[in-house]
Amino acid sequence: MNTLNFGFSSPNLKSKPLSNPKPRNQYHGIFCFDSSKSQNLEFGVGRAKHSKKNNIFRSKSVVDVDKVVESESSYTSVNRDDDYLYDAIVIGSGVGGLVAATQLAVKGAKVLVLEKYVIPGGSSGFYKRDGFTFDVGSSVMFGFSDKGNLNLITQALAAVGCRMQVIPDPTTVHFHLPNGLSVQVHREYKEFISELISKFPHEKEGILKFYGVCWKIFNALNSLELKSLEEPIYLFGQFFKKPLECLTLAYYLPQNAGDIARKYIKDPELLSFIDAECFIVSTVNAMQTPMINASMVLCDRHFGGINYPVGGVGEIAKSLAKGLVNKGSEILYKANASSIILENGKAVGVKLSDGRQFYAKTIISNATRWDTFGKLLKTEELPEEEKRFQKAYVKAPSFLSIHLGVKAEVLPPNTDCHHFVLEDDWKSLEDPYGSIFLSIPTVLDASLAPEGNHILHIFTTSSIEDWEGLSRKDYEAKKELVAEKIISRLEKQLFPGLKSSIIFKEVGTPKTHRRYLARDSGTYGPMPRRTPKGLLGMPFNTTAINGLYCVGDSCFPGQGVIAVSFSGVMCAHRVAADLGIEKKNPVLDTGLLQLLSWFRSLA
Ligand SMILES: NC(=O)c1ccc[n+]([C@@H]2O[C@H](COP(=O)([O-])OP(=O)(O)OC[C@H]3O[C@@H](n4cnc5c(N)ncnc54)[C@H](O)[C@@H]3O)[C@@H](O)[C@H]2O)c1
Ligand SMILES: CC(C)=CCC/C(C)=C/C=C/C(C)=C/C=C/C(C)=C/C=C/C=C(C)/C=C/C=C(C)/C=C/C=C(\C)CCC=C(C)C
Repeated sequence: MNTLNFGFSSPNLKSKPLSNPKPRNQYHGIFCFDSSKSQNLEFGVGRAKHSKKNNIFRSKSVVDVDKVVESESSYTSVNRDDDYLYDAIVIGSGVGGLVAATQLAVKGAKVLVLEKYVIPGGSSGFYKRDGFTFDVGSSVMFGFSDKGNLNLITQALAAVGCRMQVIPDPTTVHFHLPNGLSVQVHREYKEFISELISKFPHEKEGILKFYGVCWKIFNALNSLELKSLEEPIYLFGQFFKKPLECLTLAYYLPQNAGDIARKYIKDPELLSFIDAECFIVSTVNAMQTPMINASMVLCDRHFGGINYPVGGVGEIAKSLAKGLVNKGSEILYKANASSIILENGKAVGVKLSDGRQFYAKTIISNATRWDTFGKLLKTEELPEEEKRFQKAYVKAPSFLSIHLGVKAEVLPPNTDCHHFVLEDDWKSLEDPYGSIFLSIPTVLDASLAPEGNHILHIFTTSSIEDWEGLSRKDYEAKKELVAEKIISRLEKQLFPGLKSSIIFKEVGTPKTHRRYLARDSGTYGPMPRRTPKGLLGMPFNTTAINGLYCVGDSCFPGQGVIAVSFSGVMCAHRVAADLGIEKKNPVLDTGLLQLLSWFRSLA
């Protein structure tokens, strides 16, 4: 088991224990240091003034997420001419929102996170049933190692004084593919490449060249300090310090993995394998997967490796939320944002469905762009930039998820943690219910299930249209039927006796994901409508609305916990510059933002 250790550069941040820790709520495998008292010494810039007089909203946040208590708030007064209490309000506490919030908080901003649900994390949350702790979404964690510049989850936690124990996963994923093709993606790059070459010896050169380009891009990314690509002082500084690396990234920015693969590889089955490699992280084939994103995941799994947090993925969001509060900011649960308040065209506040209103200098939405511009903003006309985004990207389908508790004996010895199953026909890769994702996190962390049991988290793509217009009875019956088919496929392909070993089962549909994650149609994220120009068309964090920013998987660079962490870092940097906390140059800002908008129009 690995423990990530972070050294603190400032003596002020050194080992202050959590104030008044309660053993019942101890964070399993996580350590956070309360540095709120020392933060002003280090980050004492740009804070909003807080006097009783100018309090717009007073709130007491409760972060005891194990007990799940909602925050209490009491409305005092709204004096719109006074200073704002908050520098930023973040709508949503997905990892994207939490990273943006914590990054701002450590820079000295006062942030309020509004979360609709009762715990933080969104798709990276958790739920507990009958002694099992289930991850809501993905269990494959990139960016969670202790080396390089791309360990963004590790860095986000470290920024708020948290470190987590992680368990290295020896195999990122075990592919079970048509024609009996079985490939294990070993943590060690050499082992993985030898295995792949042993299956396609005639393509040895092509394999080495394709993955070689991935490494070139990954190494360029890993050499940069990652901040907002919408902030010119930083961006030009990086070009000055690392010209070759930046030019490499600029060159590959508009390219897709499928085109690069086809330059070097001819075997159709190997190209289909590359499609599957891309599909598991982008829900589209390689021809539609940006090369930078493909390189990021195809290499990080070997560079830093995939590491699972002790106690489950939900612990990441819990620690970020705790770190946020330790830094003097706030999080409010059961706070369902119904609209973004505009004043003279500027975003200045958020109204909740229960009528409460909160005001801040800037508003950041972690809801998807479809939800932000389709529901939260009540403007008549969709801004041009958003029209362009919606023309280039559609909502990826949602998914059907099955959480199972099973008897441990059903798994053969040395079963891998993550599996991807596509039995007969490569053409079914992207079809609804065509391929199956399976994670068994208890292979790595047995504490997530009662003794003698394992968790199987199974998911497959599915569209909301498939589940609408059904009576409750028909809906329940359809859930049973579809789940039964998926489980039978896994029983046949991987685990004989699976059905009779089940002791707990819960099935979620796209409607479940829409309801609990507040994502339009339960979408998994954006998906290019046709072949994209790599990442060129993806919007960053600023929007056409003054004072409004977006963060999360419908922003650059897209889906993935590490991707939304980067989105959070970029967003916090741009917002901090606009708040006057970070350096900014208004003339260069206007020039760069116009240039980027023009680039996007080419995509
Ligand atoms: N099965 C999976 O593996 C799976 C599924 C979906 C998404 N994902 C991944 O999850 C990540 C998404 O992260 P993210 O940060 O973009 O978002 P997220 O969807 O995880 O979190 C958004 C949060 O905002 C909250 N929210 C939305 N609308 C709100 C409103 N009106 N008022 C208050 N709160 C509101 C939601 O409750 C949620 O907690 C991506 O990595 C994506 O690829 C994984
Ligand atoms: C600005 C301009 C125009 C130019 C300039 C140039 C430059 C400098 C550039 C730069 C760039 C950059 C920095 C970029 C960056 C990027 C990044 C970081 C990216 C990232 C990405 C990531 C990703 C995409 C990830 C993803 C992941 C995912 C999604 C995952 C998932 C998972 C799952 C689903 C699981 C599976 C399971 C099984 C199999 C079971």
